[in-house]
Amino acid sequence: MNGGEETLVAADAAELARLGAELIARAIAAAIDARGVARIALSGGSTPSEAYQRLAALSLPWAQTEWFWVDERAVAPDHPRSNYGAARRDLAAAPIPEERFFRMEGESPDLAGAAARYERLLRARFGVASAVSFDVMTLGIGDDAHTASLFPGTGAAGIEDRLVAAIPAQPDKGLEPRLTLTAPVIQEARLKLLLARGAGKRGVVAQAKRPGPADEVPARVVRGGPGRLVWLLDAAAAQAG
Ligand SMILES: O=C1O[C@H](COP(=O)(O)O)[C@@H](O)[C@H](O)[C@H]1O
Repeated sequence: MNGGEETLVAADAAELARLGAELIARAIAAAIDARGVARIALSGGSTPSEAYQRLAALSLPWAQTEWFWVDERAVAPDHPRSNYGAARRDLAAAPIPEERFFRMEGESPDLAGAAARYERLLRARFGVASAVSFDVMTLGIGDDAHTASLFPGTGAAGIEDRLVAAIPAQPDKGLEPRLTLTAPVIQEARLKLLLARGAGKRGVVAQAKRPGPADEVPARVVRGGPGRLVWLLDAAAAQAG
């Protein structure tokens, strides 16, 4: 069953951040009410940063939250390009206990091994007999229509036999190797919150909303599965092209 899909259009970047923080906070509170814990998976990139900062300023039962990552670059956690490092800085104001953060090991010389370890960690945290259903997952969309680290033309959007995958480098695009959650776990999230802003994202957002091969437009994977999907766009990204 599909949990439905809606598009929210924010007037500008500040409103997008405010709405993003509000939606994440509501999903956290609902999960804690229902299950005593909220499990959140975070994407990196520039778009969600302000929403994370605003979220961190809110008063929430932080000790009942657990934080995971949607994808990671093959860098150390203190590297400026680390998705983990960026989100930790954005969330710094929230009193989240250190042991509640579960990062991907982007610095590992064996990324396939790191992917397998992260998958085991997810299965252990969610319970081996349960589905890995994040309460809220933030997602972005790249100028090439990638989401998480599922890049077009690589077959990564079609991976279904693992929850976490190691993605090889793409030297022609200047991209280092990555770790990423795969389509099945993205689709399983209770709330998938896809944030996009700026006119540069207009075309890829429109493509992702149209059915078609996910290998060409990997962000199409967000539309499948049981979870609720919210496209949170600023006015520039939302405009019909
Ligand atoms: O490389 C990445 O890019 C996407 C989109 O980032 P943005 O800067 O355009 O917001 C992001 O969702 C992903 O987590 C990240 O690794």
